[in-house]
Amino acid sequence: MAGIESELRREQETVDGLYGRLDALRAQTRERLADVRRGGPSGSPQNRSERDAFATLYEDRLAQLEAVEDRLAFGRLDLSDGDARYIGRIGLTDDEHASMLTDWRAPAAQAFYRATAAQPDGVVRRRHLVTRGRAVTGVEDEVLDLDVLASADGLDADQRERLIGGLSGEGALLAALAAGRTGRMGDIVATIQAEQDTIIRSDLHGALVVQGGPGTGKTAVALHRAAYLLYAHRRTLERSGVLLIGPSRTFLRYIDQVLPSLGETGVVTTTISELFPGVAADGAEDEAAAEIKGRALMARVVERAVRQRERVPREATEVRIDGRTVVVTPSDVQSAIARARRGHRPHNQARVAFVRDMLGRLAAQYVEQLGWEVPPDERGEIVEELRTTREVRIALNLAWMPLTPQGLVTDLLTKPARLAAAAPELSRRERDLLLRDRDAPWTPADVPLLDEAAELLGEDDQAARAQERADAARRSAEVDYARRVLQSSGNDGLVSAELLADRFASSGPRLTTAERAAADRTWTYGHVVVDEAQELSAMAWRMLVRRVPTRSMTIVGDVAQTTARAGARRWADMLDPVLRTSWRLSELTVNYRTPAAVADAAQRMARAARLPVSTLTSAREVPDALRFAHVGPEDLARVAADEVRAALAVVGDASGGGRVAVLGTADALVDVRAALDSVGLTPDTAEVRAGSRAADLDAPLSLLTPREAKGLEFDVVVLLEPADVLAASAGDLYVAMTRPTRALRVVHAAPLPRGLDAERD
Ligand SMILES: Nc1ncnc2c1ncn2[C@@H]1O[C@H](COP(=O)(O)OP(=O)(O)OP(=O)(O)O)[C@@H](O)[C@H]1O
Repeated sequence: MAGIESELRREQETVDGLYGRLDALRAQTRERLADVRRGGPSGSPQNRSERDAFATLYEDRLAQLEAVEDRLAFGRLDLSDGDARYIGRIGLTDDEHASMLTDWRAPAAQAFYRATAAQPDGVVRRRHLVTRGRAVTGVEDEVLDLDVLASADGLDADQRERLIGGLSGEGALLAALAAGRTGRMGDIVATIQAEQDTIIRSDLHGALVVQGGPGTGKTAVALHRAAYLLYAHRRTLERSGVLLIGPSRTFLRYIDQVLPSLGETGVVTTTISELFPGVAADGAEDEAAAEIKGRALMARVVERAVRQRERVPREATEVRIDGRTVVVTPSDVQSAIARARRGHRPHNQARVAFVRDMLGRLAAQYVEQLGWEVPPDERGEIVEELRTTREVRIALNLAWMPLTPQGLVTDLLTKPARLAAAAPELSRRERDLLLRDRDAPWTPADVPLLDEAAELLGEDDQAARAQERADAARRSAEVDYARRVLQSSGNDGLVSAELLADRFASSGPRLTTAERAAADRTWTYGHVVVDEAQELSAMAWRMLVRRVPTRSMTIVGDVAQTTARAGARRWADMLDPVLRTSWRLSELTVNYRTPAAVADAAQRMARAARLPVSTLTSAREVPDALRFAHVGPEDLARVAADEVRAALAVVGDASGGGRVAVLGTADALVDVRAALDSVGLTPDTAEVRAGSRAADLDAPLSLLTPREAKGLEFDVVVLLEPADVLAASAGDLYVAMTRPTRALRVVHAAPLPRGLDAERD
């Protein structure tokens, strides 16, 4: 006993030292920030933008140092050479640059996650530090090399027995898994498991697909991998940025604390619906229409729609200018179109060549009528006059219209004749499903169509290209300058010269890489992470891949949980067309979320429904995790409300954790909401603010459809009428059943779906 206490005391001293260092760094950064701010708004514009850039730098650093407060240090490795290495959220060094704390992402920390007794990797003992606030409340040891440990100096018999007795490394993991849920995802940095670590540290290059059943940590792994890549490849990624795509805003809110707690704030997180700058795609859509819009074939449809706006008129158009007549003939237009297309440039850019060509032809007609030789500068004036003549402009526009993506897609989806011409592969019924009103809002499935159109249309970029050349020259001078500033200010290493130059250069509101990337459709990211990737359509994949020409991606998902009709049933079907052979597959096989009995039942149901389920073993059993209540239809809502009340009474814990969800079809939820009202659990009381459709993650109770609950988790789930959920989609039921961390309560009047029917009380 005394041994443990003195051990804890020793660890406390070390941890105190680490927090002391953290506090000192915070104070130092605050001081530097204050210094910079004291400079005030005076000085040359150059000085001001430098000051702003450094202020941002210190603000970011301070935010990072603040974010790592909780469990700053969580591990210790005792090495065979007698050294001890502490593992934590960030790296810390003392004044002499000696390492005090090793960043969990550093190569030197890898053994913390990977070493085993069979392959100790130079590690004698792995220790998990259990902390509350800044206090060390426990340690949990795994001895990996008994021989070395037994012969180690300074261990008395007591200590040896205690260490050897504490062989299990599962305590910290199981404690993390059993903790009450707060409605926000937490990081798993202290308990990453070896199969997860291998994925997190996998090579940056190419696309890595992580397939895993529900609760295997795919989201957690994807986020930790983003943090790892930003650490290991900071130079490559800090300027190009990392993009994370999630299935919904609610989901993004659910995970939004994880990366900051890992010291990373620069990742652009968004959904497919928000990926086209300037378009808020919040319109609701029929699933069948969304499925059609998601088909790969729509790329050809959009391409045809563009081509059909480059067209030869049936008749010639005569235009009178200064008493002379020029004629826009079908044959001239035809050959000008053919020549303009030869350059293989986007529509709006190729249009410049088309117009130039046509004006040349018309000018030639005009000159011929003059009957004398015209000097080149006068010829230019003639071309200019033709260009500004209204009738000429109309005739040329009719042949080759400048287009915006929004205009093109709106026309395609609102004009039956245009859609029929562009999409002959679709049946009449399918086309009718796509047609909508001109003023209907954009839907998520429209976004990839807009992006496809934008790609084919391009911008009229003559001015833009000249600007680009000028910018490139200025840029290299700026980077040189930033490098010199960094060296002379002693901040070398804190940030790259390129990034600092970006910040110097940005005038007006200072934009981070993430902000600039999010506002620019043509931005190409250094890495893209996609969560719930099984839901993306073929068209969405085309859009995403455009944003990462290197194909450096982390794609996580579960093809058994697919609910979107346009989503993936097999990874190869979806990914081969866009990634060819440049993707590799990893699998996660351990379910950390759901109690074994619940996970097993969900798997049986999914197999019976012929979903492509992955093999899954569950990390823990929880007593009484699965119960069924078979009731009459009139009692369904009331019994569900009783279950909710019982669940709320048991889940709350002292830390504010504990979340309950009612999952079912939208209709079933309406009834339950009324029943909850009648037993005093009204949505508006302080005790229970039942989640709205936009899922109030902080509410102790949420009422959601399975799709809204996708990717989320709750302590207890009350599942209403599984047969109705199954009727919508087996993937929906599989998702719904695998949300709880402690218990699933199934309330049903109809017979249970296959796979569950043997379970009923
Ligand atoms: N190594 C780990 N240590 C502690 N907790 C873990 C670990 N791995 C996963 N978890 C926890 O398990 C739960 C499920 O993880 P996560 O949400 O990442 O799974 P998922 O595979 O994305 O699930 P789904 O497919 O259902 O969305 C989370 O609470 C997560 O924190």
